[in-house]
Amino acid sequence: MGNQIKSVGIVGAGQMGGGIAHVCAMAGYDVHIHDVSADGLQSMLATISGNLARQVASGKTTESDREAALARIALAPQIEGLAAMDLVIEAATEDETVKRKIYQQICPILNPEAILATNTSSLSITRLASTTDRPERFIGIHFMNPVPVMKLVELVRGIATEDQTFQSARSFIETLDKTITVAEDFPAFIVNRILLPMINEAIYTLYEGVGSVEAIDTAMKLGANHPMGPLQLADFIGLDTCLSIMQVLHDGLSDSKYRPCPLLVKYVEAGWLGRKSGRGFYDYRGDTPVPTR
Ligand SMILES: CC(=O)CC(=O)SCCNC(=O)CCNC(=O)[C@H](O)C(C)(C)COP(=O)(O)OP(=O)(O)OC[C@H]1O[C@@H](n2cnc3c(N)ncnc32)[C@H](O)[C@@H]1OP(=O)(O)O
Ligand SMILES: NC(=O)C1=CN([C@@H]2O[C@H](COP(=O)(O)OP(=O)(O)OC[C@H]3O[C@@H](n4cnc5c(N)ncnc54)[C@H](OP(=O)(O)O)[C@@H]3O)[C@@H](O)[C@H]2O)C=CC1
Repeated sequence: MGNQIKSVGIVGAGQMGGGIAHVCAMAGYDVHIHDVSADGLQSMLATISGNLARQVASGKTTESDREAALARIALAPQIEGLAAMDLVIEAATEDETVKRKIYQQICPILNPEAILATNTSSLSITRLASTTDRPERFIGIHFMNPVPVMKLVELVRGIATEDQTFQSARSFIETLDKTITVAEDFPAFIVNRILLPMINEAIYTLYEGVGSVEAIDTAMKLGANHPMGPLQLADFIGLDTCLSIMQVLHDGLSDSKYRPCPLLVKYVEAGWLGRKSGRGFYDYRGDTPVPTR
């Protein structure tokens, strides 16, 4: 167990919140997870159960460990259900207004010593911390998607983050068997500073008609050995999240090279957010994904 951390609260039961709950429960932590949507909480639990079953089938874990992990996850339809947690990881929508509201709700009910972390992909840790009652116990713990598979966690301190918070977060992540990279608090940190402009460029490549969805993804899978094509990966991350990250890079670094592709904006405006909404650069509503361009 990490330094004094025995229980983990998670806000946001989307793909990241669910993945974080999965790995924390498998590492032996008591996990309480809150989301605004009760249906979202239930479907997250079903997803974790299915992912754990796949891990049992492939011999990565046992059925009794799977059952024990599931029993450690408590659903909290009200945010008050997270009040006693030692560490709370906010993994809600990549929108600063949404995150600030969550901190306003949760800070008054948390123990003063509890650590508050964000899984933000891009937003300033220092600025988010300043909206809480505990900037010294606030930190960025940035997991990668899919959390149960990806080895990396970026650890990002804000200007006020205390050493003790940093060390506790570091020990906690090590218990999850993840590798830590420390990033400075700059827009989108390290992974997304490099990855998202590549994805945005793939969308420009599509927008300008250089290649079709299939051609671009095949080119990068077979020509650069990427496990997923960039448009497939954009759909996997979520096009709303990709757009938010590009906007943070564009605004935060004031450089036109980060201008979000208008086609990305259009897809998000259409509600075509990728896999999670059933349609993005591919249509996922049938048996196999079909390119939408
Ligand atoms: C936006 C941000 O802020 C930061 C980010 O996260 S950026 C995104 C970073 N992530 C990536 O770049 C992912 C790139 N893609 C990949 O690495 C791979 O395509 C992948 C790991 C997702 C799937 O790999 P694959 O070989 O095509 O598929 P598959 O063989 O089905 O899966 C491999 C393993 O991953 C597991 N897996 C796949 N998707 C999963 C998911 N969504 N959740 C949990 N486990 C998953 C499978 O169960 C399988 O596990 P076993 O070996 O135990 O059977
Ligand atoms: N997708 C990715 O690849 C990665 C994402 N991240 C970051 O993780 C965070 C979550 O992303 P991701 O899981 O993909 O997003 P999702 O859209 O899958 O999930 C976000 C969840 O947060 C919920 N939510 C929204 N507002 C609130 C609220 N006020 N209180 C509680 N829950 C709320 C949403 O509910 P509803 O749907 O009802 O609005 C949804 O269930 C973001 O900050 C993102 O940048 C980090 C690494 C990788």
